Amino acid sequence: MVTVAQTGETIIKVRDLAVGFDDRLVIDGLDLDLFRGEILGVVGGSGSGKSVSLRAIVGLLPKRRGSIEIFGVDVDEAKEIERRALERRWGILFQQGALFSSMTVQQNVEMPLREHTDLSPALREEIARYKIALVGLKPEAASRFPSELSGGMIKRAALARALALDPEIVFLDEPTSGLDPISAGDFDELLLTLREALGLTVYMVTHDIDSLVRITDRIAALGEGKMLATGPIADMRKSEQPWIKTYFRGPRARAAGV
Ligand SMILES: Nc1ncnc2c1ncn2[C@@H]1O[C@H](COP(=O)(O)OP(=O)(O)OP(=O)(O)O)[C@@H](O)[C@H]1O
Repeated sequence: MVTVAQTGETIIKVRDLAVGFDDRLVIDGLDLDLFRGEILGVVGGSGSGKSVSLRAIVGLLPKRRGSIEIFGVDVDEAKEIERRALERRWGILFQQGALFSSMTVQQNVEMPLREHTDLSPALREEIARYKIALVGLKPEAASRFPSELSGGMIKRAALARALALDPEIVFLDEPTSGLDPISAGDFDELLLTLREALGLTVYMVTHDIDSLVRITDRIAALGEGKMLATGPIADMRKSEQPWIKTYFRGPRARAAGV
């Protein structure tokens, strides 16, 4: 369990969030806080709405009800220009990496810089090269296409792109899924290093219990469209909520040393 000197500053505050499709609410009354500097692990059964709530928080899905405050700004009240400024303060790593397959790693990492800044091509190139190195990829990886990379390299390249604009928060949707345990462990180490070096706050949706144990400060467990519980892993172990109990006291949790 990693401890971090938290400032206690809440940088994301979600209250009574409801998100749905057609006549069905997937999220119905979700409360969630993200504190500056922490690594928050968001867990929940398959289909519990982890990805949907992440997408709603960053404005990629509309909400039916509730409020979302990011860096003290209520996103409903933010003007377009404020929203654009907010969006520059986070980076997202989607499930599967979601790199553009027709672009090289270098071009993928330059994408957010091209969209959000007026930097010269030379400067964009330099920043992208720095980000590629920051995530532990060799310089040669820059000219490769996603199809030429291993799963671990794709995740790193996608992380480099998420870091392109020097965000304060990174949202990660199952960053270690599909990686072998060693690559997953290396990726976790990278996140810890980056949190330390860059002061990042990390919102990480994951099923990977090893990752939860290794790097999260706090866990948020979703279920039934709501927050079932939040707290450090020790609190999860004590919970009598059936899903949390099965997840954190089951054989995989024991194997992970919970
Ligand atoms: N675009 C969509 N249209 C309709 N239903 C959707 C859509 N996106 C997600 N859902 C539904 O919302 C529910 C929650 O999906 P979500 O992807 O958030 O689950 P999750 O907790 O991330 O699951 P997993 O761990 O399996 O990735 C699921 O029942 C899913 O079918």
